[in-house]
Amino acid sequence: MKFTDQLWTEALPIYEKIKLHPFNQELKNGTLPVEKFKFYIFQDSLYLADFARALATAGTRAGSSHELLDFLQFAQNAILVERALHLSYFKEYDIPYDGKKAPGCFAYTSYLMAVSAFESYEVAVAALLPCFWIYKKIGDYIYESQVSPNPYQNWIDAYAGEDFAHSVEKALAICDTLAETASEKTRKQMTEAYLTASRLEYVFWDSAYKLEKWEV
Ligand SMILES: Cc1ncc(CN)c(N)n1
Repeated sequence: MKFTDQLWTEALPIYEKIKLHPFNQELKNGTLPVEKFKFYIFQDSLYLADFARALATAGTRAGSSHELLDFLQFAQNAILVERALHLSYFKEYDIPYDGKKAPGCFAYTSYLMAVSAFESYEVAVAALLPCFWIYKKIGDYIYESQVSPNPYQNWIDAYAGEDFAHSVEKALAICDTLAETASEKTRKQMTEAYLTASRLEYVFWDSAYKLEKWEV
């Protein structure tokens, strides 16, 4: 069994909760209030900037220039492809460019940047994996069962699309290769990092659905 198959099994209860979260259910049904989608898009634009930083940082610690290039390409895609999608929504919904990270976004981006800088390369890769894999799975799930026409079609198409799938396959292969030669201790840390980032994926959607604000 591949290491990433084990990760998927361990984190399955978290994925199921993400899938059934009202944000994703309403996105699928095209009934998600625009206000919540706008909140999500703004927070996600902040997220993607830091996600790209975390990817580039992890890449500098890769064991080969081939993998360094993969990570730089992932970082470039996060900014040029995913944020371009956001920009179209910024225009369509007239989303203002001002605002701060909500607690959910703050927690997730801080975690990814800290792990990519201070944990081992293997653990950093495992922590970054849910950002690829869970989005791919959610994108496919929504694409297959969506109600059409759907106001969020471009978003759905982006994550269910082949280009994104290609990046996900690469990230999975890197993680599996690293796990093959990693010690048992490192594999445990990788699993823990994968689970933490998966939980933070849930937190991020939940934060958008609740239009989360700082309490104080
Ligand atoms: C919070 C979050 N996680 C993952 C992705 C997909 N890169 C995203 N756009 N936003």
